[in-house]
Amino acid sequence: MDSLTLFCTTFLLAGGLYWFVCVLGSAEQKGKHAAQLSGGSIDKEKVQDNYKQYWSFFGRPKEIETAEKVPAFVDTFYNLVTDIYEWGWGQSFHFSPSIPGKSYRDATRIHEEMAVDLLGVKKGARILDAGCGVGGPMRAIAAHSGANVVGITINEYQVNRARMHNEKAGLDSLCEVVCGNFLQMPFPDSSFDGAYSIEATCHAPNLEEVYSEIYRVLKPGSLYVSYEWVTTEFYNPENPEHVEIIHGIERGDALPGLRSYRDIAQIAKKVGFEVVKEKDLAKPPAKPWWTRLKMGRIAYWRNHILVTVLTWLGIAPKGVVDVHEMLFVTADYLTRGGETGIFTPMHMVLCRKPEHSNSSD
Ligand SMILES: C=C(CC[C@@H](C)[C@H]1CC[C@H]2C3=CC[C@H]4[C@H](C)[C@@H](O)CC[C@]4(C)[C@H]3CC[C@]12C)C(C)C
Ligand SMILES: C[S@@+](CC[C@H](N)C(=O)[O-])C[C@H]1O[C@@H](n2cnc3c(N)ncnc32)[C@H](O)[C@@H]1O
Repeated sequence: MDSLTLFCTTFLLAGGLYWFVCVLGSAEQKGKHAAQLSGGSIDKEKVQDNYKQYWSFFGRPKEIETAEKVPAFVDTFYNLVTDIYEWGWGQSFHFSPSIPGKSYRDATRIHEEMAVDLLGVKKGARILDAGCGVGGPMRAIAAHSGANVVGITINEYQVNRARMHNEKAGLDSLCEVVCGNFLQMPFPDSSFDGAYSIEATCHAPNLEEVYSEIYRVLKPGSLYVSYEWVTTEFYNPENPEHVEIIHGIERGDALPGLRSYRDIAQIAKKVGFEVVKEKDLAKPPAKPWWTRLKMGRIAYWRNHILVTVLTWLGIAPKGVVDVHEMLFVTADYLTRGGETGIFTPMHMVLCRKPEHSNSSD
């Protein structure tokens, strides 16, 4: 091979590799490249061990008896998955109905804006995002409404990512991020004009606890909206296929047991809320939320190769391959949950804290 051919071949191979890793391998909303995948706040050498601990805890979600350990394992889960989520999905860690003619990014933003529109808050209001992730929804909501959003997440790595994104987007004057547990929030009573949670309270071992905390920090008369992960009326606990799908979703998403859609309004009322509206946003005429997961299958294979090579080269920590594989399998369970109609990630409940609460509240 003469030197020109060697030069051209090397150039093409390097260019191809760069394209495969850096261009193809990053999320729609660029923020992460494959070469930057980490285990969040976990030391590189400890990622694999943490994955094993996670798996032995959440492997049998229905048998979790030590509810007080759940937030710590949810924290571990988000150390393990946050980079992969950002890389392969974007900065909003939730689903949304597909909208014909609109990109996934637009459909995601519309789903987020709907939450704050339901709250009916004005510019300058102070609202809470319970379980804010890296802040995709928070930024869309602050930009759309002009409200000041305070987000809380149990995961410190997400706090740092969210603050970095807020600054980069020029929204840090409207968006604040706090590290903490939404079951015991570091906020005074009656300090928010509204609150929302998007696909986050499903991680709480006891929904009543998180709803009462949100109730406590809301001003009387203000609204709370939540998009809940639940089993639907089509779920039959006697059907082994249904049970397998739901367990698959719980294991791969750090859920201490999915609730039934029937429980949500009941629990909201129990803590003192008035339920203003309740609706499964996945129901027709909404288009399927799971098509994005299905369409991504080829990309998942590419990602699998990338993650394997990067781990082998010592760039990504050992354990990232296992985490990626777990997500790959989970994507399939989620798709089956959507296709069978037994599961929805967007059971919406809109609640009001009454102006005058009962003395028993
Ligand atoms: C609300 C929660 C998270 C919901 C979704 C944001 C995530 C659920 C499953 C995740 C993914 C599955 C497959 C991954 C794929 C194998 C990888 O190559 C790229 C990232 C995925 C697409 C990843 C992205 C985020 C999810 C869709 C839960 C946790 C309550
Ligand atoms: C699936 S993510 C959704 C994030 C965000 N709502 C979004 O849509 O992008 C769930 C979020 O809930 C947070 N979370 C789970 N349990 C929590 C807890 N006990 N206290 C605070 N945050 C929690 C996680 O850290 C994560 O940020």
